[in-house]
Amino acid sequence: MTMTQVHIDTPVQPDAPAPHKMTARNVDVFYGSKQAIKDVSIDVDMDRVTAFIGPSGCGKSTFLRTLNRMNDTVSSARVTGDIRLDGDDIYSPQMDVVQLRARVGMVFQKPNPFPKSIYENVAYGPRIHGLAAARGEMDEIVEGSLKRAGLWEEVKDRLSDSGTALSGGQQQRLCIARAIAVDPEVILMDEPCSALDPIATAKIEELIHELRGRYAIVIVTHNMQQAARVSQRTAFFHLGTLVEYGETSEIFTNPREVRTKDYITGRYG
Ligand SMILES: Nc1ncnc2c1ncn2[C@@H]1O[C@H](COP(=O)(O)OP(=O)(O)OP(=O)(O)O)[C@@H](O)[C@H]1O
Repeated sequence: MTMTQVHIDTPVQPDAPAPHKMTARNVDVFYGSKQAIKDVSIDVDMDRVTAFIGPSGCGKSTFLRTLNRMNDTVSSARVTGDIRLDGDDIYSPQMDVVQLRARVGMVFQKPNPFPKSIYENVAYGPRIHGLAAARGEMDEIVEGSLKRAGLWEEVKDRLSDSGTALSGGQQQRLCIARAIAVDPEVILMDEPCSALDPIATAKIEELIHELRGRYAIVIVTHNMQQAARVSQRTAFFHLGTLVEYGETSEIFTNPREVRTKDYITGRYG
């Protein structure tokens, strides 16, 4: 039998672009009659850390909170536009908000562990979502989450101590373990290091680095060095608008917009 050359018709695809985990289109947010976010459209990708930067009051936290409907908890807040997670409209009446917040977890500025044991802080979410059938399974989830949050070695011998007795940096890692425990797809971090000292901050930044790829991560930060260190994409907000969004290296070295350049060179903010 002679070998024939096989012609393959399918063109070779270049590496597929990163899938958009979340998309936001033409999003406006109002607090009463005051508009805090104006016509923002952005994509959040799975294998990237996205940083939101901009001067105080520009709407970074407000926009972040639209991504898992945390704004629902503010009675005056109203969100319009289209926000999707894996293509599903998160503001549709069919969306289960409890489920959404498990898929899109959040870590806040001030570490806020529950006044419960370290173990219970992590086990709480999996328990209400029915993720563990038996104690052994729960133990595995708790251990795995604490390991991924880089806290296991420090707490494994005192899981029944109160979460609030940990240091600030440990408490923040506990909050990250708590978010991870329900197996989220996206983690939103709202200035997660602003209450921490430089060593605790470095640990969280290292952790963000390790978690990248497993979760889509969005971080709000006032600290531009931090945005440059931890993110691959940066979005610059000003007065409720998204001025510029692109590769972090480009935003910091070659911004397209004058307002971005003025902000990153410290002219205002
Ligand atoms: N619950 C609220 N009720 C009314 N107005 C609000 C509320 N939360 C935020 N705002 C207003 O919305 C605008 C955007 O605030 P937001 O906190 O999102 O900005 P930010 O960029 O995250 O600021 P910072 O960096 O200071 O945290 C501000 O003018 C703020 O005063």
